[in-house]
Amino acid sequence: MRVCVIGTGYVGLVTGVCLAHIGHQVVCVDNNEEKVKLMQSGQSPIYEPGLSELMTEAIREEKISFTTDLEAGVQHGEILFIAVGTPPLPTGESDTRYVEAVARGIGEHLTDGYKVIVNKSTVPIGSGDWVRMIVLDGVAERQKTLVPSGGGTATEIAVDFDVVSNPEFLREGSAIFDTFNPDRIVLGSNGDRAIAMMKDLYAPIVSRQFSEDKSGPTVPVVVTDLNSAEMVKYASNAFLATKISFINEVANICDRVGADVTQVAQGIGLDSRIGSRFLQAGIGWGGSCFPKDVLALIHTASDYGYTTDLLNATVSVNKRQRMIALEKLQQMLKILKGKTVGLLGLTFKPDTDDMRDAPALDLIDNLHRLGTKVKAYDPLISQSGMRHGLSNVIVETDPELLADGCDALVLVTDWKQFKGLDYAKMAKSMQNPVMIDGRNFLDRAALQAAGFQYVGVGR
Ligand SMILES: NC(=O)C1=CN([C@@H]2O[C@H](COP(=O)(O)OP(=O)(O)OC[C@H]3O[C@@H](n4cnc5c(N)ncnc54)[C@H](O)[C@@H]3O)[C@@H](O)[C@H]2O)C=CC1
Ligand SMILES: O=C(O)[C@H]1O[C@H](OP(=O)(O)OP(=O)(O)OC[C@H]2O[C@@H](n3ccc(=O)[nH]c3=O)[C@H](O)[C@@H]2O)[C@H](O)[C@@H](O)[C@@H]1O
Repeated sequence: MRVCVIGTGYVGLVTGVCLAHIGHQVVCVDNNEEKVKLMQSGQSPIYEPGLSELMTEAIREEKISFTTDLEAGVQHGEILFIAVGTPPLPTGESDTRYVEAVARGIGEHLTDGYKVIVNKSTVPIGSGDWVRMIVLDGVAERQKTLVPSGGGTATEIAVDFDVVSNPEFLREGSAIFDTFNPDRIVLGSNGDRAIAMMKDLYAPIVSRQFSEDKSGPTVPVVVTDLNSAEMVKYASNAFLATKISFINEVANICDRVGADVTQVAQGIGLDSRIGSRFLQAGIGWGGSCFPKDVLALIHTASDYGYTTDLLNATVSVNKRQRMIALEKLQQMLKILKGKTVGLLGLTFKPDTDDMRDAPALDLIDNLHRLGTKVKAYDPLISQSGMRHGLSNVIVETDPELLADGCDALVLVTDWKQFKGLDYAKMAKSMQNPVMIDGRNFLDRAALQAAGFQYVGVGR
């Protein structure tokens, strides 16, 4: 099928490349010229495991192309994906101006023939109908520009389209795997024709042709109305964030009563009603989605006069949790002024270069506020030259240089490389070999044998 994906960030580029890989003809549109030039030269502007390889293959097979020309994209696609960002406004509300600009642009360029406009961006509930309205506004704008040469009124532009909400559930760092191995595909629309086209589009994924387990059961396709599909997205992220805040609260109680949250998580996770995933206690959740999506749902509820007691607690537990590493440093070092702390990891989770709302950024701010010198090492950020939000942080190029002279290390991101470091050598070069393991990721006994005082979260 002919597909256009508008917005080539973590979601749009992965979606475009994966759809090209399963055989569709994809045009990706982005209004960032620099990004488009980079992609046209075969390079991915973001790091995501496996993405570059699939992108190179799709370009070679002429299944994908990149452009800044929205009109060309709209003309090409039978299915048009909107995958631009919806960042939070200071009020917590989702900023939908990029979605609006794209929807209007689509309207200004819609041609004859039926099209499906798909909202893949995470958008406030009710956005499906709103996008339809904005697209029609775009069509009306174009209509105004049409003046027949002989005067009179121009023929009415005829457009035929449906809007579908197709929320995305991929995780950064495993986005390609998640796209080919989804737990479900959610399609919200008021039009049967649009749903049928979306089912055709995803058929190779639904039948597990590209899954790791090709003999697994077909992927469930959940068909809903527009509002419910949009709500599924927010409710999923809010539930997962709540699950993490829950285990973090349990971890804080464990710390006080002398239990080990990693053992507790194993004990409760084996109950199939609870499930073992997303029970990893630590320094709190971050990233570009959980924080903004939970706040956006709280904001939507408040528009209706509803107070979200549980979600408010999810957020406040996380706010406190983001201070946990600092509290533990204070317990171990007492005075932080004049001390040097090294951070192992900066990104909000491993296998991504994404620093949006990363817990490391809060920790850095608080350490600076208390007069501490901050050094850091991150497998991707150290090499990339990206220093946004990292002024006054000494970014080292290897973990041993990081440890040298530090009063404590904090493991901020659970990069798997951090399991195999030469901790004995690192401990020897430190002023004070303290390890705050913010992700309960390292082996306490091994660290102690290497000479560290080891402090986990809730254990
Ligand atoms: N990052 C993630 O893991 C996930 C994100 N989402 C949602 O997907 C949406 C996109 O998120 P990301 O990919 O992270 O965003 P991003 O910020 O990485 O990418 C957005 C892209 O849209 C482009 N763009 C902005 N305005 C444009 C316009 N008028 N025309 C063409 N391109 C335009 C930007 O240049 C950028 O390349 C958001 O709503 C997000 O909540 C959903 C699931 C996962
Ligand atoms: O809407 C989105 O953008 C995406 O948000 C999350 O994906 P992502 O933010 O990429 O990463 P996660 O693996 O969910 O981790 C989010 C945060 O929670 C933390 N986390 C995760 C799991 C856990 O057990 N404990 C924990 O503290 C991570 O360290 C990270 O800071 C969801 O998992 C995806 O399904 C969703 O599509």
